Amino acid sequence: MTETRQWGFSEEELASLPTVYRPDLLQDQVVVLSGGGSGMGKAMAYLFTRLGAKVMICGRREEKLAETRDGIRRLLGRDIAIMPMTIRDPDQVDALMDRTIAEFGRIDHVVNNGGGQFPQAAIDFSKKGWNAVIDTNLNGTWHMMQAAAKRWRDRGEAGSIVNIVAYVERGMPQAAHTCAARAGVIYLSKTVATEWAPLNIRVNCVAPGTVATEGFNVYPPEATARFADTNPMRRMGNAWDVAEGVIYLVAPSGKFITGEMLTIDGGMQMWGTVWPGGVPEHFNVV
Ligand SMILES: CCCCCCC/C=C/C(=O)SCCNC(=O)CCNC(=O)[C@H](O)C(C)(C)COP(=O)(O)OP(=O)(O)OC[C@H]1O[C@@H](n2cnc3c(N)ncnc32)[C@H](O)[C@@H]1OP(=O)(O)O
Ligand SMILES: NC(=O)C1=CN([C@@H]2O[C@H](COP(=O)(O)OP(=O)(O)OC[C@H]3O[C@@H](n4cnc5c(N)ncnc54)[C@H](OP(=O)(O)O)[C@@H]3O)[C@@H](O)[C@H]2O)C=CC1
Repeated sequence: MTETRQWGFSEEELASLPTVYRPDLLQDQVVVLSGGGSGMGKAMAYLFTRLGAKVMICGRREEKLAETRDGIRRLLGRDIAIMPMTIRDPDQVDALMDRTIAEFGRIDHVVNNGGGQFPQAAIDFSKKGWNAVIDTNLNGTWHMMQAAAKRWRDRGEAGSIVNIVAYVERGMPQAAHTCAARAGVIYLSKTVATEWAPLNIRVNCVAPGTVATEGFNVYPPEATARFADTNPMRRMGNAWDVAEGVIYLVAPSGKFITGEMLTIDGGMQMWGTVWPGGVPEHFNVV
């Protein structure tokens, strides 16, 4: 078993996990999905495809995107589009949107899942580290949102956006950079949900708790060993839990929902604390 496999689903599992949704729910709908080469993004790519959607995934590393595409082709007999790029660069984001429209005719949904951070005490952040996390999670998400919204407005088309964030209301010790970025995305989303409602554009967020994906490889083992105990259910979520939540928001089930945040965390918002860098001595109490 590889280190990557340790945390996520296999391609075979993603192709066959049961879903509550009917197979033609999103027939011919077009979705642009960032971070589709791993973790939750890969699970979403499989689920959107299984529900009939046409899928464009992006991310920085082509080999990961190709793995998702090739798995979907092999196991589901469907083709998806891939585009290696960074969401930090607005020109590359414009190219992504334009290529999707050229290939599939339009865009219906954008899922901003690409992102990440590293665990560190805020007092020790380097300028480069702070900027990397803010630029990816806040600026990158915004570039994607604005680029899609402009095209929907100019083409007179409706659209929906789902931004993957995190639950920020109790702060995120050892992840202050991402907490700041995600809080920015949540309130940006609530703001443009109003501004863009007349354009028939819905904007929502999904806040996962500790969801077992290969993204966990960035955290030390002493931290991940506690991740199941950070919510009252005392287990981790999985990528399918989040993928099905995203579908609920983009599908007709979500047609009267905008400016909302769906928290999928086993109750962590009420009880439990994640220490992604390991528990400091001061807080190591029963
Ligand atoms: C949400 C946290 C609390 C809850 C945790 C439990 C829930 C889990 C949530 C998850 O999100 S799972 C994981 C999702 N995936 C990832 O986080 C992916 C891994 N992370 C990254 O790729 C990076 O952190 C990044 C910043 C998002 C990517 O940016 P970039 O590619 O530009 O970064 P780097 O070139 O690697 O680094 C730039 C800069 O950042 C500083 N830095 C990076 N890593 C660390 C580290 N481990 N410790 C301290 N500082 C770090 C550093 O200044 C880097 O510059 P250089 O020193 O390399 O010049
Ligand atoms: N797993 C969890 O418990 C939680 C995760 N989240 C967030 O959910 C999202 C998915 O995480 P998860 O699946 O767990 O982890 P992964 O690390 O597997 O997924 C992150 C994805 O984002 C892509 N990405 C990162 N930076 C960029 C960029 N600049 N441009 C385009 N794509 C980028 C990565 O691909 P590449 O490196 O090739 O670019 C990768 O596929 C992330 O935003 C994460 O922070 C939030 C709360 C909890």
